[in-house]
Amino acid sequence: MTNTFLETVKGKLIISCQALPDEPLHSSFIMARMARAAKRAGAVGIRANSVVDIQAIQDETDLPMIGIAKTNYPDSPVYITPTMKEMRAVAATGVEVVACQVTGEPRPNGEKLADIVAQFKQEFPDTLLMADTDILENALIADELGFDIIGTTMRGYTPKSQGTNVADNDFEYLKAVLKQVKHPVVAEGKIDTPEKMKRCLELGCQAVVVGGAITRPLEIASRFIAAL
Ligand SMILES: CC(=O)N[C@H](C=O)[C@@H](O)[C@H](O)[C@H](O)COP(=O)(O)O
Repeated sequence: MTNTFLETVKGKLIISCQALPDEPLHSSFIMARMARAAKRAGAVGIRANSVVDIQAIQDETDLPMIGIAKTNYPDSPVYITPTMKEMRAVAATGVEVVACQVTGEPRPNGEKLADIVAQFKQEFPDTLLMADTDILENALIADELGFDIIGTTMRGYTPKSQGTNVADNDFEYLKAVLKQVKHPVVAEGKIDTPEKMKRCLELGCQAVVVGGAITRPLEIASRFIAAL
C-alpha cells in the first residue's frame, strides 16, 4: 500500500480537531462534527488526539489523518504519543501519519527515541512518522532519525522554546528549519490567521496544521474578550 498523504496535503490546510478532558468540547461526537465542518470548508486532512476521537472522525470523513495520543506519565514531560504503546495504538487505527513529541527530554519508562523510530518503521512500514519539535536541534535530530515529516508543533511550548512563536520575525525559525532539514516540513502551532498560513506555504512548507484558531471556541472567544 502506498501512502499518498504527502501529495494529498501539499500546499493545503490540515485542521486539528482536539479537545482534552478539561476542555468544554471534549467529546468524540463533537470532534467528528468539527471534522465534518473542516472537510466541508476544504481542509484536506485532520489531526486528532486519542483512538476514540480518531475512530469517530474516520467514521465521519474519509480525509487522511495525523493521529496522536496525548498521555501523561509521572516520569517524563513528554506527552504527545510518548511511548511505543501509544504509537502502536494510534497506528492500529489506520491513520496515514502518527506524530510524536521530539523535544529532547527523557521519555517515559526510559524508552529511547531512536529505538521507537526503528521499531515503528519495522512494524508499520506504510505509516508515516511526524516529529513534533520545538527547537532546531530537535528538528535536526528527527530529520537524521528518519522521521518522514518535521513539524513545528512544540515551538513555544517547552522550556527551551518558551516565549517564542513560530511566526516571530516573519517566521525566522521556520525558515531555518526549512533550510536545514531534508524531510518535508509541516508548520503547526499558533498559526492563527489565514495570512500566516499562506506565508508558511509560500516559504515552502508541505502543509499547515491549524487547530485552536478554528476548532477551540474557548480560545477564539477569549481572544475577543481580551480585546474589550
Ligand atoms: C502543544 C500541543 O500540545 N499541541 C497540540 C498538538 O497536537 C494541540 O493542542 C494543538 O492544538 C495543535 O498542535 C495545533 O496547534 P494550534 O492549536 O496552536 O493551531
